[in-house]
Amino acid sequence: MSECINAYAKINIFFEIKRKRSDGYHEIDSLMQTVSIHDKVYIKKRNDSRIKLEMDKNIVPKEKNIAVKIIKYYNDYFSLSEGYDIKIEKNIPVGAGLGGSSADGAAVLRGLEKINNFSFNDKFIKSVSELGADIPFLYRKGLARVGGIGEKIDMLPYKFKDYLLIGYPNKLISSRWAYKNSNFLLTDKRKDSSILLRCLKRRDFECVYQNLFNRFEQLVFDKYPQVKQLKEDFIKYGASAASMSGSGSSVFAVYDSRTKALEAMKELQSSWYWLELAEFEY
Ligand SMILES: C[C@@](CO)(OP(=O)(O)O)[C@H](O)COP(=O)(O)OP(=O)(O)OC[C@H]1O[C@@H](n2ccc(N)nc2=O)[C@H](O)[C@@H]1O
Ligand SMILES: Nc1ncnc2c1ncn2[C@@H]1O[C@H](COP(=O)(O)OP(=O)(O)O)[C@@H](O)[C@H]1O
Repeated sequence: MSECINAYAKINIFFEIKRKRSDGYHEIDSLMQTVSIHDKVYIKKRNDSRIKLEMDKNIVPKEKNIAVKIIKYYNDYFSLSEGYDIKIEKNIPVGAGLGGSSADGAAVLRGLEKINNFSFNDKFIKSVSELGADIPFLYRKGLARVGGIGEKIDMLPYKFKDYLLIGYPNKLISSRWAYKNSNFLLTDKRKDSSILLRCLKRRDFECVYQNLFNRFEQLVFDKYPQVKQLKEDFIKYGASAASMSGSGSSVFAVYDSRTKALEAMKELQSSWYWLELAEFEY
C-alpha cells in the first residue's frame, strides 16, 4: 500500500548561533514553527531492495536527495535491505530557509513508520540530524525551542492564530555558506530565545512579534538587498511583523487578519517571484 505524507515547511521565529563546534557544525538557539506550505511525499514498499525516486522538479539528483539518503541510513542503522518507491511533489521553494529537504526527510520517516507499523525511538530521530539538521523538529511539527545542531527539541504548547505571507525572492542560499560566513556576526552580543519564551508564557503574541530575530539577516541583506526589500514591502503593506527564515532567502510576514494578508498579497504579487498565503500548522 502507498502512503501519502504532507511534508510541512518551517519558519524560524527566533534564530541565534551559540557557538561553532570542533566538527564545524554550529550550536543554535531557535524557535521553530511548522507552516501550512507543504510538499507531498508518496512512499510504497517494494518486493526487492531497490530505491526508486520520482520528483517533479528535477532539481536534486537521486543520490543527493534526502529521501533516498534517509532510506539508506535506515537500512544501515537497522541492518535491513528494504526497497521503496518514493514520489515527491515539490511545492516548498528549494534553498529558501523553509527546511524543504528536511521536511521531505521527516515525511519519509513518518511513511516508514506507517508502512511498517512501528515508531522510531528518540535516539534514532536525534541521530538523523546528521543528514538534515531540521529533521528532528520537522518529524514532530508544531512549535518548539530547538537546540544543539537541531537535535534537541522542547515542544511548546502555544498556538499562533494569525495569518502568514511567505515570500521567496528566487535566491537559492545554501545553509553551509551562511554558517561559514557567520563567524564575524558572532562578535555581537548573543541574543537568547528566553525573551520570546517569556512572551509566549503570557500568551502575549504581540510581544513575540516585536522580538522576532534572525542572526543571518544582516549577512543575507548585505549580499542580497532584495531580501531586505521584501521584508520592507511586507511591513509597508500592513504586516504586524516580518523576518527572514533560516538562512534565507525567504521572508515571512505576520498579519492579524486573512483579509489584510490577501490585500498585501494582491499588491505585492506582481513584484515578487513567489508569494504564498499560509497558516501556522500544528
Ligand atoms: C539554518 C537552518 C535553521 O533552521 O535552516 P535552513 O536555512 O537550512 O532552512 C538550519 O540550521 C540548517 O539546517 P539544514 O539545512 O538541515 O542543514 P544541513 O543540510 O544539515 O547542513 C548543511 C551545512 O550547514 C552547516 N550547519 C548546519 C546546521 C548547523 N546547526 N550548523 C552548521 O554549521 C554544516 O556546514 C552543514 O554541512
Ligand atoms: N527532497 C529535497 N528537496 C529539496 N532539496 C533537497 C532535497 N534533497 C536534498 N536537497 C538539497 O538540499 C539543499 C537545501 O534545500 P532546502 O532544504 O530546500 O533549503 P534550506 O536548507 O534553505 O531550507 C538543496 O540545495 C538541495 O541540494
